[in-house]
Amino acid sequence: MPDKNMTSLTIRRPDDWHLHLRDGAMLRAVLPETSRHFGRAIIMPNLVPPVVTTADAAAYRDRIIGALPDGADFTPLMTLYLTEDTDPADVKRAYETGVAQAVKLYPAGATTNSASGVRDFEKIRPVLEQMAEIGMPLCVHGEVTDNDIDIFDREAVFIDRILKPLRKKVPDLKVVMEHVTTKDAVDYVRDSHKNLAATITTHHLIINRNHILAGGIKPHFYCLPVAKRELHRVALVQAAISGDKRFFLGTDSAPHTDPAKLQPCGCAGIFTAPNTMSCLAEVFDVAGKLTKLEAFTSLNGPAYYGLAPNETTITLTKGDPIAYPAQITTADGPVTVFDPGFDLHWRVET
Ligand SMILES: NC(=O)N[C@@H](CC(=O)O)C(=O)O
Ligand SMILES: [Zn+2]
Ligand SMILES: [Zn+2]
Repeated sequence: MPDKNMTSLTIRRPDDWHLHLRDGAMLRAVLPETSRHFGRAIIMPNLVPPVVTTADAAAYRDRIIGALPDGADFTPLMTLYLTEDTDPADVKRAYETGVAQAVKLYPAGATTNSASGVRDFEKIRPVLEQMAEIGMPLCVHGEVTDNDIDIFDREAVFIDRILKPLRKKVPDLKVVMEHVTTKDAVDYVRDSHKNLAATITTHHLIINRNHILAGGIKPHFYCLPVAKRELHRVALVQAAISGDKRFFLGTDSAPHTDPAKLQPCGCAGIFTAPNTMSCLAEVFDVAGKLTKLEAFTSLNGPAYYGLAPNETTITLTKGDPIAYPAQITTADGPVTVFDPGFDLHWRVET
């Protein structure tokens, strides 16, 4: 039941443990939408070309810091894009010099700009063993890419075919299953004893596959992994509001211009950075679990990554429905902001 009495909530400044900032004009346009509310974010490396080496990550980090608005209180946490040729020594260097906090595993062909990802998982064993030794987390896009596997089953099949054997071979590897979309993934994380956590996006707490396909196709609800049945969405909400330390926010805010999304073969990705905190507060409020919002957005993520929570706070207040732009403009074209389909009553005070 909604907590009708609660109209103000102060929490530690949140972090986003899965974010796409892109580069150039797009980076400059979308970065302020995140730095306004978030203290840190794990920055995804799927640029073209990808962010593979320590040097690539350091250069990208400099470009992000250079694009920050004046006075912003935001730290990008960088990731390396894992390829079959990634050098374990370079990964170690990135972690130990503080240039990168994690490595990102894309199965080749699974999602946007994943062509340089992994085909043969045996080839990355030495890197994973090195990471296990130094305690560096592996962020995983958990979907198989086989044409004969139904797209709605690709996450569950990935867990059985790839993730379970991989974690058995390298049990000390710290893994984050990114943007989980299924009850199967939630159960798998809950059943694990250590070294496994999951990020959950804002949009997967709100939409199911009907939102994409019923009553006309909605490209702005299309992302990967694709939203599943309602029972899976409910399992994700239960995990997010539970306070369980193994689940935390990774928005997967993934901007694409409208022309790139609205075409016969449209891009996957939902842009949620501008209204994510308001959407989440609404979801937690409706569930009567506002008191668990801070764990999900601000405490569980840093704890898993071995970092302290942010020192500063943000305050959300409840009132009349808030206004937010339907799109933001970028020099590359307009980018549509996620529309949850209901009013948002929680405003982040600035
Ligand atoms: N989530 C998405 O649908 N798209 C992401 C890639 C990803 O996170 O898989 C993107 O980079 O656009
Ligand atoms: Zn992904
Ligand atoms: Zn992503």
